Amino acid sequence: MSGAPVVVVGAGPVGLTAALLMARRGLSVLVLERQPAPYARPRAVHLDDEALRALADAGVAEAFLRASRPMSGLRLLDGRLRTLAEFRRSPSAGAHGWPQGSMFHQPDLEAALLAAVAAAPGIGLRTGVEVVGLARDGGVTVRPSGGGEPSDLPAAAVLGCDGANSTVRGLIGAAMTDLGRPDRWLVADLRSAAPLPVWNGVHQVCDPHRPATFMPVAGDRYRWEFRLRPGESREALAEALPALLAPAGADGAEVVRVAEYVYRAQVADRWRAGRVLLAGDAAHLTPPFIGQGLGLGLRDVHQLAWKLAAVLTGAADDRLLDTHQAERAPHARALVRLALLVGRLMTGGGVGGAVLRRALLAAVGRVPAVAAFATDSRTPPLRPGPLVVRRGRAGRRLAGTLLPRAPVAAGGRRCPVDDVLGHGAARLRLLAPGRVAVRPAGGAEVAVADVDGVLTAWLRGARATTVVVRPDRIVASAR
Ligand SMILES: O=C(O)CCc1cccc(O)c1
Repeated sequence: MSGAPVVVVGAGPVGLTAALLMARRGLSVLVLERQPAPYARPRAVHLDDEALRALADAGVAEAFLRASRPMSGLRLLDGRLRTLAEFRRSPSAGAHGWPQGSMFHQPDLEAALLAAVAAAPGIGLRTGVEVVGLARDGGVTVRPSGGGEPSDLPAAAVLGCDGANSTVRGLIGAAMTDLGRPDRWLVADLRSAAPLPVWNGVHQVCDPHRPATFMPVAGDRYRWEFRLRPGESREALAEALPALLAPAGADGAEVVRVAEYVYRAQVADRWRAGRVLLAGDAAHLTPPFIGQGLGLGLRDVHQLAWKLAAVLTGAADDRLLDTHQAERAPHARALVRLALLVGRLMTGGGVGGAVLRRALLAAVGRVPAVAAFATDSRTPPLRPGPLVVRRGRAGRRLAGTLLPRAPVAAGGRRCPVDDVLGHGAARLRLLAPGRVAVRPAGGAEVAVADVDGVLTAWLRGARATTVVVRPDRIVASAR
């Protein structure tokens, strides 16, 4: 490995998490951010417990949980705010020991990530620096501008985490492919000292005349979103806000921000050129209807950080990086399509739509990937490939899915199984009900007590006795 750092372009939550994950694996990292100061606008509001695994690996799960609020699920409502369907999330502990869904104020997460970055050895952060050019020459040379004295920066690799309007994406000649039509929405952030009379989850109003979303965020914060009609101006809708907020009892709340967003459903056609790679919104954009935008980006970098570390330390060759797009793009496309489906349930139907929607919901609920997401908040498994071997009955059930972050006891200490797995790959073997042997890569096998029986039930449910998990806790193979 050369002495050059990995350059992460973009200091949003995905870029900062990538930096922390790579620094934990011994890489030196330089984060370049075009904004001179943290961008204080809240965008993402929701994270599921699968994506939280990435923040945990980056060392910021505790800070995130302190600043966030468990949520209870997703409700589809009709135009009169009557419940059509409800998908419950456990606000206490799901399979990973955390609430299945959490709501948060994005600037709070960014503050936690920036504090962790400041405390981490091996990460530099330069703000007010825009990347204007990249040259690929064995490693990569990054041309910054706006950082005072312009000078080229050698990089071992570059990660474009620079958002929807990614410069890095343009510089590698990648383009976005549309999976659905863009839609204009008005987003209103509210604060209310007195709690508003709404359920502790996300509400999707399935009203073709005025599809809307509303939810409590964290603390005294709430968010409302309304689809703009063709030709309708943001100003006209903003003026109508008090009337639109009244049915849910929110018209007395303080509106602290109103912004127009175009919701896009897009995935990049190319995620990598040599050692320049895309992640997060630079690689995919999703409508927010299932709250998966940030989660997709965190999964990208959780899965990429160990691959990049393996390549840059010489443990693997560059072909490992081919698996980035091969694994992540189908997963991103599946979730973007699911978000589009919920969007269609919200906007389609017209008169008699509620009856149609109930029928459609029942039908789509029988699709396994939809049912797993709707009832258990699980995202689709990674597709088979060089790092996911779906062989045999157990392999077909478990490979590509996430290992539960089960509580175990080892040497009198109770901890999540992740703490025993270490940062590399590992093998888990069921010794007897309630007893599992864990062998971290390069380490000795240790027997742990599966204190709540979570691992035993998970393995037995798939008729598996042994699984190999990757450093990102995704099951590589099972038998
Ligand atoms: O599926 C879930 O549990 C979360 C759904 C969600 C979260 C945040 C925004 C949103 O529109 C939907």
